Parts: sequence; C-alpha cells; structure tokens
Amino acid sequence: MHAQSAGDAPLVIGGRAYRSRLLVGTGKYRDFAHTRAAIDASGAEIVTIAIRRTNLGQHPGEPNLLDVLPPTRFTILPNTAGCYTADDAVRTLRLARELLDGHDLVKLEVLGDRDTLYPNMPETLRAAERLVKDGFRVMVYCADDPVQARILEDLGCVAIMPLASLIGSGMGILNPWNLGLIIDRAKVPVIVDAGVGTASDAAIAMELGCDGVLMNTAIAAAGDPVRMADAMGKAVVAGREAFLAGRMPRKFYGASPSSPTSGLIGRADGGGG
Ligand SMILES: CC(=O)[C@@H](O)[C@H](O)COP(=O)(O)O
Repeated sequence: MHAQSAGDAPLVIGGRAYRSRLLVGTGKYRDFAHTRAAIDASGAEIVTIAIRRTNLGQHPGEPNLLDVLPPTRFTILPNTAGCYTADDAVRTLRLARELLDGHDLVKLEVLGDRDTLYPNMPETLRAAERLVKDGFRVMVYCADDPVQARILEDLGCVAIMPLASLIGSGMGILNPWNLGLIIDRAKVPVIVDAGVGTASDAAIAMELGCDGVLMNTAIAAAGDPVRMADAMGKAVVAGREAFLAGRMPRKFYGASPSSPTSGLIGRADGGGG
C-alpha cells in the first residue's frame, strides 16, 4: 500500500473514505492472476469492472473476477463500458446491482462513437438523472467541460470524472486548464479518468488538484504491469504531496538565482545562478 500523504484527509466518495487516490480498471490483462498482482502493486482500493465484458456471475461455470477481487477486500465499481445510449447504461447498471447484492456505487460512461470513445454528453446526462433518481451513487465519465461537469454535479453525481485524453490513448492530460476550471468549481471529488499514459501524467493530475486518478491501459499495457502499477501508486502520492505543499510561483521568462546574491566573497556584482 502506498502511504497516504501525511496529514491528508482521505478521499471520500459516496460517503466512504479511502486511503488510496488511485482507482484502477481490470481489463486488458493476460489473465486474472496478473490483474490481481497489478492491482495489489497499485495499492488501489476501488477497482472498476466492465459489466458487459466481465463475468461477475452472469455466466455460471466460467471464471468469475470476483473470486480474484473479492468485494470484502475491494470496492467494486461496475462500469458501463461499451454502452452508447442512456437506456443501455441504465439497464447494465441495474443488472450489476442485482449481481452485486444491491451494490449501488457505479461508474457511468455513455460513449459517443467507436473511433474516439468520447462521451456522449446528452445521453450521459439523461442516464445520470435516471440513475440518481433510482438510488445509485453515480461516478461519471465525462468531457472536460466545466459546464457539463457542474450540471452532472447538480444532478447528484458523487464524483465527476473528466477524461485526460481518449480512452486507451496514453496521451496524458491534454487540457489542464479545463481540468483546473472543473476542479475549482466542484464540490464533489474530481477524478481524472482515461488517457493517462505514464506516471508523470498521474502526478500532474494530482498536482493540478484532482482528488484522484482512474486508469487501466497505462498499467495493463505496460511492459511490466506490476512495476508500472507500483510506479502509478507512488506518482499519485507524490503528485498529491506536491499539491498539498503548494508549488512555487512560476516566473515566466524571468530567471531568479537559487543561491544568495549579496555578500559573496570577491564579487561586487552579486553573481547569481
Ligand atoms: C477502465 C475504464 O473505466 C476505462 O473506460 C477508463 O476510462 C480508463 O481509460 P484508460 O484505459 O485510458 O486508462
């Protein structure tokens, strides 16, 4: 387990506190054993599972991911990967609630097209409204649009999850300014979801003030997923520490010597550098 930043509050989502601010996916691994090994190395406590692609008991007799990731140990976050309409997403999460004995913390994603996997925001808003009314605690994958993010929060979503870049692209954070606007306004946790490629991306998300980071491909598709998972866990803690510490002000195109400039031996001009 990667240490929580000293003196930091836990991440609270839907009324439950977590020490780790790294959330991970479960897809794209060679087998369930590798999935578990990488998740253990990441220190993540919340793991998201694509209900349409993973057996959680809907296919009796086949390997069940819950045997490898027991809900007694992990918070299971069913997600609607592969859903393109609000109807599909709502139906999928109702199935998940049945399979998981009434579990109601879910990740909503309604995709807009098969090339970009960009969120379809009108359908996402429709689904979020229905799910919240139906008693779900909804964490929602969304565009990095501050207005849409605020509408989702007003609808009652428990976490806002803007993309860093396209799902599976590993392109990192393409619009830190929009993320900053979302973070400044949100009263629920903001968790960057999708597009993280390497540890520095995760650290930057946390330095920006995100409450957490969700990722899958950067770990599962790494040369050594267990090692990358460990690196991601450390990066999230390091980024959070830097955010809490408060970065120095930037000096755009203005240097400032890092050593004293007065009283230098044998120099009348102060030197510097
Ligand atoms: C696992 C999951 O929920 C994905 O839909 C998510 O958006 C992660 O994206 P990356 O694979 O780019 O990390």
